[in-house]
Amino acid sequence: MSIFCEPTLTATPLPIPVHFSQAQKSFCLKKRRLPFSSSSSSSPSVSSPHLLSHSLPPRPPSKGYPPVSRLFSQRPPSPWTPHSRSLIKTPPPASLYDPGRPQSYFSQCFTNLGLLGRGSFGEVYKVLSLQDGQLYAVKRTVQCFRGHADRRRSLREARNHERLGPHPHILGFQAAWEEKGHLYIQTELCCTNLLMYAEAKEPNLDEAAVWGYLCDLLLALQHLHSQGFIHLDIKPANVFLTQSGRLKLGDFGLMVIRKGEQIEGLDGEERGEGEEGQEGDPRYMAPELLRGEYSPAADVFSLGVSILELACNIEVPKGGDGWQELRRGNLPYEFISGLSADLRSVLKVMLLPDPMERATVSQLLALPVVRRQKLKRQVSLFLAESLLILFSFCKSMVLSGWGLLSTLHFPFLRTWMTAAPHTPTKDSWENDVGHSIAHPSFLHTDTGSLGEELVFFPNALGLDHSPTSSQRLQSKLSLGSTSTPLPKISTPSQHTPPQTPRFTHSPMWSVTHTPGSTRSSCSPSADVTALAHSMSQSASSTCDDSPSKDLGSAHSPVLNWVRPELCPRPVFEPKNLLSLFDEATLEGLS
Ligand SMILES: Nc1ncnc2c1ncn2[C@@H]1O[C@H](COP(=O)(O)OP(=O)(O)OP(=O)(O)O)[C@@H](O)[C@H]1O
Repeated sequence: MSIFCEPTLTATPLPIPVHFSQAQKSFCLKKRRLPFSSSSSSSPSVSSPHLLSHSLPPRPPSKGYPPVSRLFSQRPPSPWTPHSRSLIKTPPPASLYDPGRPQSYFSQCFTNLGLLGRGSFGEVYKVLSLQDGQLYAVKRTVQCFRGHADRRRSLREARNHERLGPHPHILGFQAAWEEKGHLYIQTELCCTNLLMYAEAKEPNLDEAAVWGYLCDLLLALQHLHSQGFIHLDIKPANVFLTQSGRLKLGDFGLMVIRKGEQIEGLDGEERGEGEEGQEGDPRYMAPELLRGEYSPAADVFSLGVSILELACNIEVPKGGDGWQELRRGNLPYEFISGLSADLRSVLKVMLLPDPMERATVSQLLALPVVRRQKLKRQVSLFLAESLLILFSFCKSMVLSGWGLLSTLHFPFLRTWMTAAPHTPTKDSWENDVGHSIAHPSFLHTDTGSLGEELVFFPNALGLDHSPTSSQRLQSKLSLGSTSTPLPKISTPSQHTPPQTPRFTHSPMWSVTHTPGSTRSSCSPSADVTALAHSMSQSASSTCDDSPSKDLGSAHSPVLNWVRPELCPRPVFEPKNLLSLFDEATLEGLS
């Protein structure tokens, strides 16, 4: 294909079609999820849970299932059924999960750390696995299955995800099971999704970051296509970020198998044969999908629209002239004029209307400019990930040293290391609950929810996630009730709730949240990113033709994220005077 010659790439003239001037009005700059100016203290910050639902993309109407009909008979609740090879092969030990107990598999095997977010059909929770002690995300379908077709479709998402196997740019699959009419999919835990991350970032163009996104997602698509799958729902909201800034493609709800592709162990039902295809988000949809033609080229088109959106910081239209023009291969010149010629050319070949002419993933990955950017990206990710490992190693060394010291019987050490007890104020507790109650997630949903198991996950608030804080929120808020959830009142024998909506304090990590400033910062990761940034700059300077290109800076999603497993939080339990007195007496005696 001639478009892949280097000279064409570097000097593509972009004509401005006259009729496009109208269509350009369909595109508009993105509204920021986060105001970055510290002066805007009155505007809601990212930490506000309300904002989350405000700026999520509109739900794609076509993805919906038919409304609940009275024609469906009430099915008896299904028992726990594993649906992934991993879980069938290695079921949980009997000591952990006892099917005879009234609690669900979910509550017996996991500690629910809170709601991460909600999609069209699923709620996603951050959980701690009691089996391996690792953190995961568990997505649970909100509605009970509405018939066999609905159930089959849901199960296909889980099984196809598992079939993809591990890949550095595909969201890691862990397990899937069904219980009481809901499907649960346990996956790797990420920091956030690319849409939310990009909206929270400062709006200036960071082309190096965009090249990084493109390279990661091309690699993800290469893997997916090589396995015979087509994703059909590529968009920034379905891409997740790890702490190091690595992108992982997720949400395989619409994924299909390429026509004629033979996949081992897959029958007609599992292939979805004879079922109506579902449409993805219209904003990213390739034009040929409207004609019912689907091929891997559709994913390339959707990736092209996603990259256009991220690079130009625009809201891509979901209909109208702008939508049509984009599907005719006319890119909004007003917005792309600021991009480099290389990026414009790559976008152009990704967004060609004819799927036969459109560049394939392998062709794109073979482009010299993409190869160069891929190398830089790999160096940058390697550095960021190595530094994160180093930090967590140092942290564990410090903690184990600290633990060792605390076992030594030196009274003076005990004095240093014991935190002063404090009695928190009452309003701090109410503040925390106030946040939670205000969150729309805690309002009633029409179907069963995790109810008692649910906690609000205050990561975006920079609030403390320590067990005490979590326990305070845990089980106090029920999704299954229309009444405003209320905090459980501590009995006098329990300790007084801790102070203030607390921010995290730890030897190595600090999360700050100042009113008015909407950024939280997690120091080590910020350091890691800064360091990776400067190192990648120097590492890549040899192959980089543009000094402004740097992959490190924009790639840290860590600013608004705290991973409790990486953030040790000493829990300072309030003590009563009597116990303090007892301790002092004991110390005196020893
Ligand atoms: N593995 C994960 N790690 C961290 N956050 C996640 C993970 N999976 C999902 N989330 C978050 O949970 C929220 C809802 O997830 P998701 O959009 O995948 O649900 P969904 O029902 O598939 O949505 P839709 O069908 O509308 O795409 C999002 O805010 C997303 O960022």
